[in-house]
Amino acid sequence: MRIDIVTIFPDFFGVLDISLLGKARERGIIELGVHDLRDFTYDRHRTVDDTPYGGGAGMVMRPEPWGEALDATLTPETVVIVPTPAGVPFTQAAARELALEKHLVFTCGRYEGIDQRVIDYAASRARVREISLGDYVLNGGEVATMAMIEAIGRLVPGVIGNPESLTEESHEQGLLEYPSYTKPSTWRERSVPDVLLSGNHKAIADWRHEQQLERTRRVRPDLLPDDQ
Ligand SMILES: Nc1cc(-c2cccs2)n[nH]1
Repeated sequence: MRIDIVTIFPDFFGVLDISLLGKARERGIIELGVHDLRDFTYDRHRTVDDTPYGGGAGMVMRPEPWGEALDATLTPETVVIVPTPAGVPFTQAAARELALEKHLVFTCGRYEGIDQRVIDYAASRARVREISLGDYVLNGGEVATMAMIEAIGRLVPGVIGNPESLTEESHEQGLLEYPSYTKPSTWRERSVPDVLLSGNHKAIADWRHEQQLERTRRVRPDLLPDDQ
């Protein structure tokens, strides 16, 4: 998979050189390109935004630099991901789908937004997904992009050593994860549930599933199908 990011804060993504994704990049599983939107401007001040037509507070990102940035990155296989509070909520299912794509381009805009014609133009050349990280407002798309790259990147085949560990995570089967414990068996007068020390694998699996259901009912009843 190749990932390109267009942003006015390219240094923000330096952290992607380390950790899990750093290793995936070393192994050639994921290629990453970070592009400074200002490199696609030609005026002395490298201007990327301007006042909104129709008035109103804030600034809107100009279409010209974005058009050139898209020209430099888009391919027919690209999925353009536009982080925005006005997008479809990001989910584990979306991360799974996007992890199978060949090329993702993340367009990091300011909250006041990117000129709508850029999104419309991108949609004439590639698949575009306007995605929200949640119902709250960030100052720019960079934090949302970082979160999505982590959620997607870890699902790209070959990135995680033991793919089995992915199947029992929260939201993988639509449920929250069960509680986890490790040594010591008693800590500050709190002991690990006996079933986990029993060696009875079926009893352990049943207990963990029940814990998932109980936790999901308590914390995220909205995730439960009607019959659960
Ligand atoms: N979920 C979400 C995305 C955002 C963005 C703000 C600016 C660009 S993207 N805020 N909240």
